[in-house]
Parts: sequence; structure tokens; C-alpha cells
Amino acid sequence: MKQTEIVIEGKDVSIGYRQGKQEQTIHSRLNFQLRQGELTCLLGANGAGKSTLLRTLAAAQPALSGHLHLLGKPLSEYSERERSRTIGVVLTDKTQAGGLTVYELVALGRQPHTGFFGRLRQEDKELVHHALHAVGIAHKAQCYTAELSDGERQKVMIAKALVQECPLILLDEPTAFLDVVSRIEIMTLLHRLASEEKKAILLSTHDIEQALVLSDRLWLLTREEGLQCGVTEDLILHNRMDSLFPHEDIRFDLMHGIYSPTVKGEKRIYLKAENETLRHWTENALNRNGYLCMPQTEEKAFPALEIHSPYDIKYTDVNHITCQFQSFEELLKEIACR
Ligand SMILES: Nc1ncnc2c1ncn2[C@@H]1O[C@H](COP(=O)(O)OP(=O)(O)OP(=O)(O)O)[C@@H](O)[C@H]1O
Repeated sequence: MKQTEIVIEGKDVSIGYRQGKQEQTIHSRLNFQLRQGELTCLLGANGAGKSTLLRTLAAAQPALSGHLHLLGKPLSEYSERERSRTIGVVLTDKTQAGGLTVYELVALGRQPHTGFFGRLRQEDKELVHHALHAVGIAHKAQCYTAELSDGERQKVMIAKALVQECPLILLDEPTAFLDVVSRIEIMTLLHRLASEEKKAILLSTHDIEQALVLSDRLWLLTREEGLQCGVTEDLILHNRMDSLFPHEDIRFDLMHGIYSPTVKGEKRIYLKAENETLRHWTENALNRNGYLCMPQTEEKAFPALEIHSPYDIKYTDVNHITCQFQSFEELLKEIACR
């Protein structure tokens, strides 16, 4: 990974809320950097403080203390106009601009450059067209935004942030409420925009599966450990994902990059599988049915299962009696009685 320009940097930043003289600190002494050309996903449990952090980076609320620099200059010294040329913000709440066409809404993103009543110059129009194509929504340019699906509306809001021509884009849960195809499309799009358009993109998400695949870096935010930042695979392989949801009934499955319920099987079984895929899904079925899988040994203290294909499953009990099954349905019916 090339070392690129730091777009935003925080040193010892505290975030939270002030009401009169009352201060509620959500996190203190956070340290982080976002770099040009990288997609970063901010992950954390409900209430961990993701939106609070995003709003602080967007200057929608002040940091309680610490140093926050945007392109080398303190964020607090930016005027509103300068900020809107530097930070594009995409929130989840449904846009109120249902009466505008997609083209008109995206063109509004040029306001920081043209002024409120500013006419679009040829180059502005070209940028709007470029952004509509970049997010794959150009065919809907003349539709009203009220007529779009949630995923299409998200793409429009991303296009609007793109025409702002900001080096930094912040998105709060851009894939919330989207189906799996739209989630993958949006995440792939954001990854492409980060790398091709050299943006620094930070998004919060609960969509961990996609984040682990497409995010260059992760920011893991927890009440217990604050903010842990790093390249996705470094954090995964240093077992940092376990700290994200410190709950005894939940474990992070390192091999498959998913969170699963902790296995509480009281029954033991030896498992021998032809390959890793068969092993994974056989363990899945056995765990769900109260079995803990043991590595094969010479000792025969527990029943044994040997799987060569989903149609070729051999079960041997502790008395060496063998049964052959041709599906998981048959197998599970049998072991449920044991
Ligand atoms: N306006 C506010 N005033 C005071 N406290 C607030 C305010 N908004 C949020 N909080 C508190 O800040 C904490 C973090 O909330 P935040 O919305 O940042 O979490 P989050 O990680 O985005 O959660 P979620 O995943 O549920 O959206 C919560 O305890 C919440 O109650």
C-alpha cells in the first residue's frame, strides 16, 4: 500500500456532547488518520459512538478536546463554505428533495462552487454527468428522487457528494436497509471511487461481511478499547475483531470472517471431512444440534462422522456400528434421537 496524503488526522480527540456546562464524553483520546485513496469502514456495536465520531469529523458538532486537522489545518478554522468544498457528507435519513429530479439534486452538490443561485457552467454540467455515470444512475437522471428505490437514492446522494469534489467523504450507514445486491454495489462503488478518484472515504456500517472484503482499513470503535485502526487483515489476524462485541455468546469466526453464536455443544463427535467446505457446513449442522466437533484420534471415546460429499455421510457410534446417510436431513434425524 502506497503512503498517500493524510486528509484528516486526529490526535487525542475527545468526542461527546455539551449541554450548558454539562459535558458527556463518549470517547476520549482518540487517535486516527484517513488517507487519500483509501476506503475505511467504521465498525462498532449500537451506541458505540460511530455517528458521534462521524458528526465530529464533519464539524457538525465540535470535538470536546484534542487536535483535529483537515489537510493540515485545524478543522475549527474552516469556514462553512471551505468545509463544504472539502467534506462531502452522506447521511441515511431520506432526502426531503423528492420534488427534484435526480439530475437537479446531484447538481445541488455544485453549490459550494457556484453559490446558491449560481448557474451551472459547462464544466459543472460535465461533472454532474460524470458523477451520474460513476455511480451507475445516469439512466434515471430525469426521474424524480421520490420515485427511486432506497439503493438508487443512496447512489444519488453519493453522486451529489462526488460533484462537491471533496477530498473527504463521510457516510453514515450508507448500506442500511439495502438488499445484499445493493449493499455489495454500494460498497464496491465506494471502494472504486476511493481508489480511482483518490478520495478518502470513511463510512460507518453494521455490514461487517462487506466491510471485511472491501475496506482498505478498519476503525473498530468500542466503549472498552476506544478506537483501534489498521489495515483490515492486520486487525483480523491480530484477533481484534473479538473485541468488537465482547459477549460470551458471540465469537468471531476467523476463517470465514463472520460472527457466530458460541458453540455450547454438550455432546462430542469426531469429524473427518473431505475438504474445508464440507467441514465448515457439517460443523455448522452439528453445532446447531448440540455437538462439539473433535479432531480425529485413535481413541474411540465418541461417535465419529466421516463426510465425503453431501450424499455420502458415514456415522459410526461408540459400539462401532455404522450407518450411511445420503443427506443432512437423514443424518440429523438420526442423531437427534441419540
Ligand atoms: N444528541 C445527543 N446528546 C447526548 N447524547 C447523545 C446524543 N446523541 C447520541 N448520544 C449518545 O451517544 C452515544 C453514542 O451514540 P451514537 O449515535 O454515536 O452511536 P452509534 O455507534 O452511531 O450507534 P448506532 O449503531 O446505534 O447508530 C449513545 O450513548 C447515545 O445515547
